[in-house]
Amino acid sequence: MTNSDSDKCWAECLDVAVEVARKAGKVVQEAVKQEKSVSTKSTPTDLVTEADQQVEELIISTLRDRFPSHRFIGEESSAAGEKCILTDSPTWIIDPIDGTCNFVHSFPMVAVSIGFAVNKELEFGVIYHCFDGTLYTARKGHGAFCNGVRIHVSKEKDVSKALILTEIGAKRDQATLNIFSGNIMKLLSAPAHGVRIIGSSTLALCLVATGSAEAYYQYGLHCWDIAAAAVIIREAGGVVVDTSGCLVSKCPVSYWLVQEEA
Ligand SMILES: O=P(O)(O)O[C@H]1[C@H](O)[C@@H](O)[C@H](O)[C@H](O)[C@@H]1O
Ligand SMILES: [Mg+2]
Ligand SMILES: [Mg+2]
Repeated sequence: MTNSDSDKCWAECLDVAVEVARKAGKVVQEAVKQEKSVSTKSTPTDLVTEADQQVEELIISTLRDRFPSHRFIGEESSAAGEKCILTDSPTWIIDPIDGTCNFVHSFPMVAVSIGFAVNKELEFGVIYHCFDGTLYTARKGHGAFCNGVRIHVSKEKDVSKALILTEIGAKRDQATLNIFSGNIMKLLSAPAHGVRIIGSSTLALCLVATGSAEAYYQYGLHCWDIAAAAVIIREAGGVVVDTSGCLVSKCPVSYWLVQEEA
C-alpha cells in the first residue's frame, strides 16, 4: 500500500471511528438513566457494568464488519481473558466507557475512547464525552481538535502556576494510598494552583490537550485509557512520558506489557 493509499485508508478509518464513537456515546447516554447492574473486576472499586460490555461489543462488531482484517484490544474483552496482542496489523484500542464509576453514579464525566495503531504506531484517537457530546479527535501529523476547532496544550511551565489532574485508579492498599496522597501533598506544597480528580482519565487528558490543565499523571493507567488520548495530547503540542520521564514514542500498547506475537 503506497503512503497516499494508507493515508486515505486511515482517514476513512478515522471517519468510521467518529461515527461509531457517537453511536456508542448515545447508547451510554440512554444507559446512564437506567438501573445499572454493577460488578467489580480487580478490586472492590474497579467497577464494571453490563453497559461497558454491551458498548464494547457494539463498537467492536461494527468495526469488525467494516474492517474484518483488523485486530482489536478492548478493556472488557481483556477483562474477559482475551490477550492484548499488539502486532503491526491495524489495531483498534478501545475503552467503551471511560469513567465507569462516574457512569454508575451518573456523575457527568464519562467518555467513549477509540485509539488506532498501525505498525505499533498510534495513527489517530477519538474521545467522545457522553454527557455533553464534545468530540475530541486527532490524527498523527494532522493536529488535535475539539468539536472541529484546533486545540493546543498550555504554555505554562511553572508548577506553581499549574493546574494538575490525576486519578487514584482502582487500588486502595495502604502503600498505594500513601504514594498517591504523598504526590498530591508535594504538588500542593509546590504550591500548584490546584490538583483535580475527575474520574475519567481520557477526559482529563483531553482537558490537558485543550490547555485547561497543565499536566496529568497516573500510575497504572491501561493502554485503552491512553491510546486515543496520547495522539490528542501529542497533536496538541504535548508530550507523553513514562514514570522515569522518558518520552513514550512508540504506541503505549507495545509499551505496556503487551505480549508481541511470536
Ligand atoms: O475503568 P474505566 O474505563 O472507567 O477507566 C478508569 C480506570 O479504571 C481508573 O483506574 C483510572 O483512574 C481512571 O479513572 C480511568 O478513567
Ligand atoms: Mg478507562
Ligand atoms: Mg472503561
